[in-house]
Amino acid sequence: NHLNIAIKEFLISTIQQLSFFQKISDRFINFFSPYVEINFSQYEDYQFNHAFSAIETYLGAKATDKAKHLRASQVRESKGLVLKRDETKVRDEYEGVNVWWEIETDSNGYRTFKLTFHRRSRDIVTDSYIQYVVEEGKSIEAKNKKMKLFTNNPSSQWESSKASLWRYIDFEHPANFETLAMDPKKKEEILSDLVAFSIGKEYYKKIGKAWKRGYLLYGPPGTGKSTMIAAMANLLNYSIYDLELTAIQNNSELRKLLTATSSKSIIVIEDIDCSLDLTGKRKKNESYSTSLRKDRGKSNAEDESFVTLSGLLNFIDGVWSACGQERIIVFTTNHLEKLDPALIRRGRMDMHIELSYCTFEAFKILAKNYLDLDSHPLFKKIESLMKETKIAPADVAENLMKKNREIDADGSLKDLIQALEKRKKVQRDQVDEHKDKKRNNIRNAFRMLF
Ligand SMILES: Nc1ncnc2c1ncn2[C@@H]1O[C@H](COP(=O)(O)OP(=O)(O)OP(=O)(O)O)[C@@H](O)[C@H]1O
Ligand SMILES: [Mg+2]
Repeated sequence: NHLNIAIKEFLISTIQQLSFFQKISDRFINFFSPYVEINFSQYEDYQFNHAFSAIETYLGAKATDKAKHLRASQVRESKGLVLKRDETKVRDEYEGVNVWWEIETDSNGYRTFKLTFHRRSRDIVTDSYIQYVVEEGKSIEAKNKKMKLFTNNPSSQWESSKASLWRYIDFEHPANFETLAMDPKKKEEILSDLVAFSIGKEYYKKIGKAWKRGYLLYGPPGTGKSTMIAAMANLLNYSIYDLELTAIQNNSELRKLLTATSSKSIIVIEDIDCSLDLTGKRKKNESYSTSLRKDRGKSNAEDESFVTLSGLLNFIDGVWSACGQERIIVFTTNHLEKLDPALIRRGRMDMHIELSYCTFEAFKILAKNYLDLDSHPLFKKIESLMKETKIAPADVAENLMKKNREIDADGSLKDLIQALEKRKKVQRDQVDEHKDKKRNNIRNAFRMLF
């Protein structure tokens, strides 16, 4: 066996130097040699060959210095993957079969991987080894992929260059599910849904459904909707496309943007109730949010916007389902009741996730994150206050943030209690005011009647 390889290598090195004999040498070897060769070129029929890049990643990962460590750990786990690298060839071993990889560059600069193995291992190589390499390479690619945050450019700027539909920056947000303050049971449910989706390729194929999933996040400001989206991206290693509907003119631009997204991505439309005139029920001058944070001047843009609910729905059901795979779409809103039922119908938005005011359970997660506390004498008081007061996790977090260099748990918790008590009073006054108003209205109505 070793002799065979040596002879073959000798033949290759001597004969290939004479490029005139190149063709003849291939035939010569193929005729006499017990070895089989498979080529993977960089381009197939003028299209980039994705298997090529996966193979390159796989071999690259094995051939770097890290491979030493990798090799050791692979052996320990007895997966039987041992790889040696000399100058031109990479030897790989898979289930006891030896294979050799070589790279060749043609005169145009296009590269080809040549895989050589013994005839008797043909089945194992073609049936499982190649698939293994490609999948391994793809998963390394996915792990190394830098996440990006895309935002759409205003369509008026699209003319200038083809690539400027979306612009992006590297996405580096520290949010994760562990630090997200919410009901642990609900969190678990969302997590397992996401994971099931991300590994569900075969399942979606089997049930004949496009490999996509929609989430609707709703709840008051500062309850963690945007944070959860970042946590989803970090969990799955997906990029985010933050779609600003008010920057586009019509449904066809919407289609262009969505078809230009890549797979393994989360497409986000924030504040869906403000971005579109979704219901048609809302009066033009109605102010739908008093909070300054929400006032993003959308009411004007909305009037000229020709992106319609039906356009969006058609897209989600139609073209969208047919093009690309492995995408998540997330809508967020502060006002679930304002959304058209057509938009939130099950099947379109697979999962509705409510992010609510801070509960004591959620508070405990924040206390752990911010103060490193599992329990504290003041927790009891906070628990009872939280039951009667609406406070967003963002506001709780603000009180728990350290104000100096040191973490001051007592001080922070006292600040929080103060904030809760203040809120409690305001909220009680609001309720009273509301009741007064109601009473007055009834009184006035009676006066008019009699
Ligand atoms: N559930 C939560 N767990 C942990 N931190 C939270 C949570 N909710 C809010 N926060 C903190 O508050 C900040 C604001 O939250 P976020 O932007 O996610 O709120 P939102 O629900 O998207 O609000 P809006 O409706 O105004 O967009 C975050 O940076 C985060 O630090
Ligand atoms: Mg948000």
